[in-house]
Amino acid sequence: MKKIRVLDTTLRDGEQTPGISLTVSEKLRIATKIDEIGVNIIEAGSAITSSGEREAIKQITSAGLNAEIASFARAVKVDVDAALECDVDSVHLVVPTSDLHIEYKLKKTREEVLSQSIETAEYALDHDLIVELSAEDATRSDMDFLKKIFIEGINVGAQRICACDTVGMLTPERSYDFYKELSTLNTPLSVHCHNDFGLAVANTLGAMRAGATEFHCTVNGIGERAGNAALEEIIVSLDTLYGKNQNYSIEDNGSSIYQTDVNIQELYSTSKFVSRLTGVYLQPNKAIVGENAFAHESGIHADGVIKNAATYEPITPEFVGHKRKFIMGKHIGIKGLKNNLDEFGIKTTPEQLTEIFDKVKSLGDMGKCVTDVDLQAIADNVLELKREQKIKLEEVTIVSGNKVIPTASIKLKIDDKDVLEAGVGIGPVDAAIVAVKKGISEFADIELEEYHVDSITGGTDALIDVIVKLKMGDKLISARSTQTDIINASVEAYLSGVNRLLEEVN
Ligand SMILES: CC(=O)SCCNC(=O)CCNC(=O)[C@H](O)C(C)(C)COP(=O)(O)OP(=O)(O)OC[C@H]1O[C@@H](n2cnc3c(N)ncnc32)[C@H](O)[C@@H]1OP(=O)(O)O
Ligand SMILES: CC(=O)C(=O)O
Repeated sequence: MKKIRVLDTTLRDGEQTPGISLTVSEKLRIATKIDEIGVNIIEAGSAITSSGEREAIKQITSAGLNAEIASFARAVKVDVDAALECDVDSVHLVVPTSDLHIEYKLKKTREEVLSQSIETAEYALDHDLIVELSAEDATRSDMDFLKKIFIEGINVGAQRICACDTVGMLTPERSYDFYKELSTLNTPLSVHCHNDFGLAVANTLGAMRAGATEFHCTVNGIGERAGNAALEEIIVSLDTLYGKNQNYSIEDNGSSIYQTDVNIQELYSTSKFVSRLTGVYLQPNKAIVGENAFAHESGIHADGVIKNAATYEPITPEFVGHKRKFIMGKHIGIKGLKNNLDEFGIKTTPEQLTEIFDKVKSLGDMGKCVTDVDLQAIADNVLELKREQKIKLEEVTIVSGNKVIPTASIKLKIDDKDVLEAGVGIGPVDAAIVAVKKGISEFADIELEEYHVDSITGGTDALIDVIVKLKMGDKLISARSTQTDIINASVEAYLSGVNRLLEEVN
């Protein structure tokens, strides 16, 4: 079993994602979560960046976390001083090593860069910092010069070396050869890969096969441009694809020849947490943690999964804390449909099942996907069931504009009693949902997991399709409403989901 250390740079390289700027408390919350799942080193930021960044790093270093806390530093003393001010354990001391960077960016010679780097490394070591000496654009650097910088750094006491594939130029084969060469320096070796060609994870794995003992990554693969190597993808690949058992079967989860301290079952919740705090939503087909990673629509797949999940799932969703779903759309088969109806406790005759099946297929042909509430409404219709809705929307009024705080007042009929509530929010939709939540808070604790808006037609008079995913306890439901008014559509979608959730728990 080979021990691999994980340096998570969600709070440094991840925060360099265009559009992300985290507050001090958000950085602390992310650091705490990343620490909880067992990451060994947290690159908490770049202390020189700003006073807010230093405040965040200081709060992280004083939070009593288990992980080593690092700051990024350029090869200049002011950056090391800023890191020292934040009381970090280590610096990720970055030195550009390619001639391209040395000549055009730093406007220096190799010799100048070498002496500046070693002086800064010594300065950091003299101040009791652990030094991970890191070569920027290492993969486009002259190997002899790269090794020279590393050897001199090791000679003055740098504890670790790191080679960065800064613009994602490696292939898995080149990565193996490149890190193999650096592993001859017999010093703990880190790999830092970017995803410009979609190969960051593959290249990171290649490096570890070659002898790297630490990898840099970010949650969800966020980072500069196309991002960094994704924590969750590397962890699960190390565990599962490099498992001892060559004839992999679903029971083999956890039999890796590599060992990390990361708790695999927390990967999905960590991904959701980071996505929520950074505001970077994941593509649905993102490996391991995307919403479709364990979702099956096509009938042949759903049938296979129901019979034996390993047919179309390389790992179980529970392994990473995710959930399996069968999606209702154009490609469904009868067994997938029956599975979902069974889950909702809906019993049908074979004729009724066929009728529901045909209706879902024809909605699929019209380009629609069918939410949980849609499916239940179709089934109710076929089974001629009439359900009384516990909560009905009577009125919603919004005040919004460029000079007022968006405010909503709402009148609901709940079991024939009128309930009036008001709420304010970030925008008018938020205000309306805040008011609804207050109105139902006595008997329903609902979390809005997802909210999607689509405009079905082109202009400002478009039909608006709102799909929500709601959670109550461990029950999840999706619901939709299509109307010309975005507020009405949002409130109606929300209430139809809540009504169904309440029926399920009662
Ligand atoms: C590949 C990576 O992810 S690298 C990390 C990127 N992260 C960041 O840039 C952190 C956020 N950055 C910042 O807040 C600012 O850029 C600061 C505070 C670091 C510097 O700000 P400024 O002093 O205004 O400089 P500016 O950003 O315009 O230029 C960068 C300077 O650093 C120098 N530099 C860049 N990398 C290094 C390095 N590793 N070692 C030493 N000097 C470096 C550049 O040559 C340039 O120097 P110059 O002013 O003499 O031309
Ligand atoms: C240091 C760093 O983030 C890089 O070279 O990509």
